[in-house]
Amino acid sequence: MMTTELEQLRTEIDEISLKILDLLNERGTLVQQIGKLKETQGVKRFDPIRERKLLDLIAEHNDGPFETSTIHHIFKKIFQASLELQEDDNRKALLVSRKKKPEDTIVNVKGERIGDGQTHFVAGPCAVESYEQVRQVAQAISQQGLTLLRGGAYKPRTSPYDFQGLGFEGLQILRKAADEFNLAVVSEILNPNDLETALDYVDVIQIGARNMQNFDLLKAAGQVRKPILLKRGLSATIEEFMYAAEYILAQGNSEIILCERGIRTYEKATRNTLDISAVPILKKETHLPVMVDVTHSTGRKDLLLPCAKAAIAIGADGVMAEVHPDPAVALSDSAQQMNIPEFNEFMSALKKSAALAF
Ligand SMILES: C=C(O[C@@H]1C=C(C(=O)O)C=C[C@H]1O)C(=O)O
Repeated sequence: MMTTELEQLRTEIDEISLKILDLLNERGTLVQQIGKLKETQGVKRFDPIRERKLLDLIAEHNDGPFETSTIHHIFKKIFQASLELQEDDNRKALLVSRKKKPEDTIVNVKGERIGDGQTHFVAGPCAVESYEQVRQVAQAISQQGLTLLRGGAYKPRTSPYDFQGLGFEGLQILRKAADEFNLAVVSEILNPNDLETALDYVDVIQIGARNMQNFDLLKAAGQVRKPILLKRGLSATIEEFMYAAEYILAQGNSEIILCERGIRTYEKATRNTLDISAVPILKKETHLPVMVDVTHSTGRKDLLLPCAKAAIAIGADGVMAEVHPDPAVALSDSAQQMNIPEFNEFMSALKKSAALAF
C-alpha cells in the first residue's frame, strides 16, 4: 500500500519536474532572444535592476512551503545560467570559433601547410644581427629539411637601452638568407606603418606578445593578404587571445597562426609558465592552427626538448625555437638560444620520438 502511494507521488513529481524543465527551456529561449536584442543595441547583458524587480515579484507571489530566501537562491542560479546562455550565444558568433567554422584552417606558407595535422617548425635567431649570422642558421634549418626561418628585425625590448634590432636592414638580410636556401621568413612588425614595406620581405608577419592588444596593429594586419603569427600576450587570458585574433579576422584576413609563448605567473624557475593546456583549448574553441614557442615560454635550453615533445603530444601544429650560431655573444636572449649543434640534437631527438610514437 505504502509503495503504491510513494510511487504515485513520485510519478507526479516526475511530471512536474518535466514541466519545470520545459518551462526553464522556454524561459531560456526568451532569455536568448533578449540576449540578441541587447547585442544589437550594445546594451550590457547583466541587468541587476531587472533581476531585483523579478526577485520582488517572486517574493510577492510566494505562498510557500518554500521560504522566499530559498526560492530567491534558486532564481539567482537561474539568472546566472541565463547570463551564461547569452554569453555562449555571443561567443558562437566569433569568426575565430569552431562554432562559426567547424573545419580546421590551414595556413599555407610557401607550400608548408600549417594546421594540416603534421608538426611544423619555425626556427631562427632571436634578433637579426648580421647577414653571416642569419645565413649560418638558415643553412642549418635547411639541412634539417625545415622551411620556416624566424628572426627579429624590429625588437620590442623591455629596456629602451637594449638592442632594438636592425629594422629594415634586418628584413633585407632575412630575405636574402632565406632565398639562398628557399626558406620562408617569419618576422615581427611593431608599427602598422612598417607593414606595407614588410610585405615584400616576409612571408609571415609576426605580432609579438607585447603587441597582442595593439588594436591598430591588429586591424592593419587584418587588411593585408599575408599570414599572421599572433603570439599570446604576457598576461592575456585565452579569451583575450581569441579576441585579439578576432580583430584580425574581422578585417578579412583569416590566415592566422596562434602561438602560445608562456604567461606570467609567480613561478620563477622558468622565464614564463608554458600554459600547455591552452593548446587543446584553443584547438577546441577555434579553427586556427596553434604553435608553441618553447624558447620564450621556458627561457631555458634544458627544457626546450621536453616542452617541444609535450607541445607535439598535446596537439600543437608547430613548435618555434630560437637558434643562434654563437648564443654567448648574441645581442638578445643569449641564455636561451640553442647553438647549431644543439639545434641539430634537438631536431634529431624530436624526429626520433615522433618515429617511436607512430
Ligand atoms: C534576460 C535578461 O538578461 C539577464 C537575465 C535575467 C533573467 O534571467 O531573468 C535578468 C536580467 C539580466 O541580468 C533580461 O535583461 O531580461
